[in-house]
Amino acid sequence: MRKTILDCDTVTLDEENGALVIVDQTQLPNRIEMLSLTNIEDIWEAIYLLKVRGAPAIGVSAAIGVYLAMKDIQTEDMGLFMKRFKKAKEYLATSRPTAVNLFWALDRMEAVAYKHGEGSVEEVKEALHQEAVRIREEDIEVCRRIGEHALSLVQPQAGLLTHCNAGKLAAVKYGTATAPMYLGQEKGYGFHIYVDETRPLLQGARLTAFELQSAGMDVTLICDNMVGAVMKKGLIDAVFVGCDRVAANGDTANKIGTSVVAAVAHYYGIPVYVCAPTSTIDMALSCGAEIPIEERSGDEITEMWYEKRMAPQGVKVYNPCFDVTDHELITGIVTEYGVVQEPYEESFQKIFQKAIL
Ligand SMILES: CSC[C@@H](O)[C@@H](O)C(=O)COP(=O)(O)O
Repeated sequence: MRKTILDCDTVTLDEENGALVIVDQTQLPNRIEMLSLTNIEDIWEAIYLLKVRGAPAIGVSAAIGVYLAMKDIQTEDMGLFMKRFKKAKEYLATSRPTAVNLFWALDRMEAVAYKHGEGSVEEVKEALHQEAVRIREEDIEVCRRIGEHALSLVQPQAGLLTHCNAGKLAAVKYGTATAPMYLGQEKGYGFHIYVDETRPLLQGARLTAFELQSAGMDVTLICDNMVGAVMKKGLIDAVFVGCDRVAANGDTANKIGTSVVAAVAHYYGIPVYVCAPTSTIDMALSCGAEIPIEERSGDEITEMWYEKRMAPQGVKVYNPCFDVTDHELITGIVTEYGVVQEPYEESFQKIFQKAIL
């Protein structure tokens, strides 16, 4: 049988060949091409170029990447090993700035390295290996739990809208915003799912519509500027989106355009749920204004996707990759520990407490 995108692991560790294996998302939906990356420069570039993208998948890739960078270092000198580790970690951390999962995963890897620092270099390598595998495995369970909590918020025949791709292609399995859709399907629900195309890189059209359609769901693709029209028509009962970083007050950075969707939904009284693994919550930042927002090349707007240039030569272009949705526009943040609502900072403290217990 022909391989579908659902049969492919978004991101995995090939133990035998010492490689990070990803689906090249820049080729979707036209071609399913797996990439096997063995060196840190290629892994950095795959993250930077969005061959692998989406906050959880970036975190998992970085964890595997830093392990692969260290696994063949031949030294008994722990000081030297840790120096090389720091260098690899810092390098991968420069690949993208907004998704906090990148830094969270690298910090977890570093903590493990230090924890085993009294042992041999080989022991540290094995601990890094185990931690990278654990980070990947945990993502499956975390997304599934997000899906269960999110599913309790909607009716079986609901009209749902999502923006960008917070799907299986952005994580290991289930995705975050799509987790209730996959779990609903397992239960025989008949959601009607509207997907924003998500300019400029079309993650909604190329990735979300592709994976949900491949799963046999009822998917309708719309241009970003049609959101108001479908909401006004009463087609949308709830919005589910993912996120790249949530500040302590609940302000949330996600793909550019999310704040517009949330503002229009607010106007029409439609609930907006942000699906966020706790790894995406950054308690060090008090509000959304402190979240670093990636700016990408203007070519993504003026030159990509069509044969011809799509704008006049020399025009000024502003291309922020993410925007911040103010917490007032968010009905609830769905974590693996449950649905969190205002006051966010207090509620986050409680779930982090739960996480420790
Ligand atoms: C579960 S993924 C959540 C977010 O990372 C996703 O919605 C998003 O904005 C991805 O942006 P991208 O630039 O494609 O990495």
